[in-house]
Amino acid sequence: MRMLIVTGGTGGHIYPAIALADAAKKRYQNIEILFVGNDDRMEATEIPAHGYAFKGLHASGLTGNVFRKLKALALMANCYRKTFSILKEFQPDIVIGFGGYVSAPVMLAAHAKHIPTMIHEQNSIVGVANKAVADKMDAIVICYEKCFEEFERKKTRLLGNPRATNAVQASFDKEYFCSLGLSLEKPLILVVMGSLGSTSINAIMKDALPSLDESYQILFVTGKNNDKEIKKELRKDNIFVVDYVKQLAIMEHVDLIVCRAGATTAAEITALGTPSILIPSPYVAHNHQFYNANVLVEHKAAFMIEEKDLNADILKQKIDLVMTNAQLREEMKKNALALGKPNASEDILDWCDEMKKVK
Ligand SMILES: CC(=O)N[C@H]1[C@@H](OP(=O)(O)OP(=O)(O)OC[C@H]2O[C@@H](n3ccc(=O)[nH]c3=O)[C@H](O)[C@@H]2O)O[C@H](CO)[C@@H](O)[C@@H]1O
Repeated sequence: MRMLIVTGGTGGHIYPAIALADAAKKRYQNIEILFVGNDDRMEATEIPAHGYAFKGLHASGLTGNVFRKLKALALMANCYRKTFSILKEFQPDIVIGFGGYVSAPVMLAAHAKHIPTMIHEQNSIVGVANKAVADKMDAIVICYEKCFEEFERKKTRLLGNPRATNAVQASFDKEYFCSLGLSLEKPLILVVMGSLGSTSINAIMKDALPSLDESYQILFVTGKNNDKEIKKELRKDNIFVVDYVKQLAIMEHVDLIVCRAGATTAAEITALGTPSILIPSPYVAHNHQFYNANVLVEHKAAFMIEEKDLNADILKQKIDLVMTNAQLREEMKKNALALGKPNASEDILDWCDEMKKVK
C-alpha cells in the first residue's frame, strides 16, 4: 500500500491525518506513506516530528481583496502542477485529503491521474476545500450525520475521526501528568482552546479561573507563546498554566473539559465520554464550531456558552453545576459515548482496502 495524505493548517486537520497514518502502519506491513501540506504552517514541523515523510507546497486561502485572491489562485495552480511530479515519483495507490486549502489542488491532481481519492470532512459544516472537490472524489468520510445532505449519498459514509480511535487507545501517562504539577487525588478541569489557543478566551479566563472553587485543580492551556504573562498573573496553588499539553496522555484523569468545539477535540471527547463545556470559536468559517457544539448539546453530552455570553459568573456557574453533580456527569458521559466513533481508523482503512480491490 502506498498512501499519500494531504492535510494542513491546524491540529484539527493534521492530527486526524497522522492518526490514520499510524493505524495504517499497524495494519499494512509494507506501507509507504507520504504527507503533503503547506510549507509554512504547523504541519511542516509537526508531521516530520511524528516520523513521516513530508513534502511542502506553498498555498494560501482564497480570502481578502481581489489581489490576494488572484495571488491565491496562482499559488493553487502552481500546487496543482507540482502535485503531478509528486504523484509520478511516489505512485500512490490512494490519495486521502483531510481538508485545508492546500488539499484542493492535490486532490484534483490525483483525480486527474485516475488515482483513487478519499476526502475526510471533520466538521458538521463542510469546509470550502472539501466542498470544491467533492463531486470528483471517489469516497467521502464524514463525522456528522448532517453532512450527508451536502454530498452524494452513495459515496459518503459516516465513519468518524481517526483521533477518536487514538483517544481510546492512548494510555495515561502518569509521569507526564505529575510533571505538570497535577495530583491524582483532586478533581481536574482542563481548559484548552484548540491547537492554536485563543487570546480572546485567555483574557476572560484570567479573571474567571481564580474565582473557581479551590477544591478543583485546573490545567489552563494558553496556546503557544501565550503562557508567560498569564503564568505571572495566575499565581494560585490550584491553577497550572502551560502553553501546550499532550492532551490525550492526560484525558483519563480529566473530569471536565472546557474547550472550543473544534472537530477533533469533539471527536476525542465523544469517544472518551468526557463531560464538556464548549465555547465555540466564532472566528471560523461559517461558524462551524457552533454547529459541532450544538450536536453535543442536543444529545445532552455537553453545555455550550457562546463567546459573546462568556464571563466569569456564567463560567463558574456552569462548572459548579457539572462538578458538584456526579449523576449529571455520568449522564453526560453516557450521552457523549453514544456519539463517539472509536473505530473510525479501522473503518476508514477497511474502505481504503475496498477501493484498492476495485482499482
Ligand atoms: C481555529 C480553527 O480554525 N480551528 C479549527 C481546527 O481545529 P483546531 O486545531 O483549532 O482544534 P481541534 O479541536 O479540531 O483539534 C485540536 C487537536 O489538538 C490537540 N491539542 C490541542 C491543544 C493542546 O494543547 N494539545 C493538544 O494535544 C487536541 O487533542 C486535538 O487533537 O480544525 C478543526 C477541524 O477541521 C476545526 O473544527 C476547527 O474549527
